[in-house]
Amino acid sequence: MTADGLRATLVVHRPAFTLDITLDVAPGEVVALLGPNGAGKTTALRALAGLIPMSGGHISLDGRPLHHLAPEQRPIGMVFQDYLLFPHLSALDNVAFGPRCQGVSKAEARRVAVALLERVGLADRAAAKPRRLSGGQAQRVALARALAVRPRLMLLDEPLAALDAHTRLEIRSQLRRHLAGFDGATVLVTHDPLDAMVLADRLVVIESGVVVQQGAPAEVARRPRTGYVARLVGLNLYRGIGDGTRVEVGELTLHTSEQLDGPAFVAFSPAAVALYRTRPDGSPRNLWQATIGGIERHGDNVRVHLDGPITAFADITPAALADLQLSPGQRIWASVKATETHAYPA
Ligand SMILES: Nc1ncnc2c1ncn2[C@@H]1O[C@H](COP(=O)(O)OP(=O)(O)OP(=O)(O)O)[C@@H](O)[C@H]1O
Repeated sequence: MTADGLRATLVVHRPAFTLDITLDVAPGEVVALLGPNGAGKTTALRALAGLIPMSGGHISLDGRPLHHLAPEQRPIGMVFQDYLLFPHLSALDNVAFGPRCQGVSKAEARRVAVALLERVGLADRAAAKPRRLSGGQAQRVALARALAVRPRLMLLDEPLAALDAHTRLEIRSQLRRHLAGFDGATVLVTHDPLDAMVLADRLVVIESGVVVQQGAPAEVARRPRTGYVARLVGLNLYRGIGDGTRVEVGELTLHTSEQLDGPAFVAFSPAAVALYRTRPDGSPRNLWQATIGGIERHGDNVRVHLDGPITAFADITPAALADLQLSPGQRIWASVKATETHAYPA
């Protein structure tokens, strides 16, 4: 058996949608599938699990073809958002269920389940029924149950979505530890950029059924290539034509510190945008007039939506908002330093 992880091309045709992606995940690697609603993330996971038929493509796991196998024959562990623990079985029996189905003896399945519950810190809850477990505990039982079948591929669909913010923080770091100890391939679907950044070694971004960007989380965050990814990581993003240290974005010329010729992206943080009621003295090189499209709270700061030659977000402090006396519809000057921008090939 070659330990080469997951190699898949998934093709699924729906009446108004086609998924067509290639997904390779090395043993021990955690890949997060990210994408807007309806992008095809769940469809991809379900195709991998064999829960929906594929119109084309192939799936192999550690060198063995998988796509003709029934779901229960695939060496796959699944953790879904709503856990789907059997309500009438104890935590222990939920975890022992998979090994029993694989023909493992009752005593051995129990031994495996006890060890796994211990590993996720729930040895003392072994006898509890799911309704007596907290959301975080149920999530850990679901993980133990998925690991119990000794999978070579782990599929997690929004595993933390049902948890409150505090539990989520704790379970996220525990899940990271457990996934780090798992030597198979892992595919995780999430809406939450933080889950993706913390849990994944690599991000694969899907939009409208195709892969639009992939890479290490830091690389994707630094160099977004679509508007969705830019919003996800909280950057303003533009596509233009580079000419030395200038990038023409529509009618606006943005000055950057990097040299670039030809199709280019320019990205900058909303926090790098300064706002002025009147044209500032000593005019910064990237200066434009904008109209305020909206103002909203953003964490401890205020996010100002700017319309104009480019659409942008500016994050300012509540004190600055009071000083500037901003209101929607108002005309304003906006600037960003060349050194605060980041340009890269498009
Ligand atoms: N059973 C189905 N029959 C027909 N079309 C479907 C079915 N399930 C999903 N779709 C369509 O397939 C596309 C992808 O859906 P999918 O649930 O995979 O997206 P997603 O990225 O997981 O979205 P979300 O983040 O909202 O869960 C959507 O356009 C959806 O309407």
